[in-house]
Amino acid sequence: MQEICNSLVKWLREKAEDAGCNGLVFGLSGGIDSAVVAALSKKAFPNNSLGVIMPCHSIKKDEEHARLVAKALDLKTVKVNLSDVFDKLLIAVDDDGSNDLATANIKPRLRMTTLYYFAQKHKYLVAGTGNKSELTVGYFTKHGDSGVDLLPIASFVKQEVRELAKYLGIPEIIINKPPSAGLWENQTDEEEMGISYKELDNYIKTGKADKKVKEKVDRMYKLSGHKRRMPLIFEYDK
Ligand SMILES: Nc1ncnc2c1ncn2[C@@H]1O[C@H](COP(=O)(O)OP(=O)(O)OC[C@H]2O[C@@H]([n+]3cccc(C(=O)O)c3)[C@H](O)[C@@H]2O)[C@@H](O)[C@H]1O
Ligand SMILES: Nc1ncnc2c1ncn2[C@@H]1O[C@H](COP(=O)(O)OP(=O)(O)OP(=O)(O)O)[C@@H](O)[C@H]1O
Repeated sequence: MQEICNSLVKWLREKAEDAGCNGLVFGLSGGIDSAVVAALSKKAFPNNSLGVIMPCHSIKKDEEHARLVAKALDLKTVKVNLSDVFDKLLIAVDDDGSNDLATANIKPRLRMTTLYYFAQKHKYLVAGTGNKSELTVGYFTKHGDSGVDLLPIASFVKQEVRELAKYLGIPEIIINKPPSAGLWENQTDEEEMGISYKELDNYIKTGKADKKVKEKVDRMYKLSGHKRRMPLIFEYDK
């Protein structure tokens, strides 16, 4: 674990240096993925790591957990409350509430905009928190939480992220809570995806799973391919 963390820290420093940047900024949600990214960032850039806490009609517990992580890591944070901006945007687009996902996906896209403000201001890169399990099935918002400069934990499935979290001293309460995108009340990743992380991780790591799980993951992987690629480009040949 020590070797993996050392390589990750080295990689973060190299990538920031290549980009002419001094540090990293990331959304600190109170969940395990951003806690691990925060811990790695703090190791790579002890004085240039910024966790942004961005409630957007979020439950109070999330912020409490984000602050718990920040305290454990002695991490600098800033809070930007996006609830009013979100409400105003819904009015501006005249949201009729007919498509819950279209509405909910505004939240990660507002967070992405906020992170790029701080990135440019401080000459930091935006670190994403996506892991291999989520990326495989497309469980992220296009140009929202996936709108980032680098993805340090994208090679690790959720279970491996848990192991990294234990090694990095992330508080137990964060490691053990059910993963949630927090886009609506009582949302959990596993319920929305319709598969457990255990099944998903096992399939990714071994290629083995129940027929139903295999079919489901394969379908989700295929359907979400556009999220892992550059936008479609019209090739014009003169
Ligand atoms: N074939 C295609 N080629 C090119 N573009 C295509 C496309 N199909 C759809 N699109 C575009 O993609 C859009 C749909 O994608 P997207 O906007 O992402 O929307 P969608 O995948 O429907 O929703 C995002 C999912 O990720 C979950 N999520 C979000 C944020 C964080 C986390 C987390 O746990 O970390 C999870 C969320 O709960 C939801 O299930 C369409 O509106 C369209 O613009
Ligand atoms: N309230 C929030 N404040 C700051 N950043 C947030 C917030 N909610 C989400 N994010 C950012 O968006 C990323 C995607 O988080 P989300 O809560 O949707 O699920 P996740 O992939 O399980 O991540 P995590 O385990 O870090 O919560 C987070 O890791 C974080 O960087």
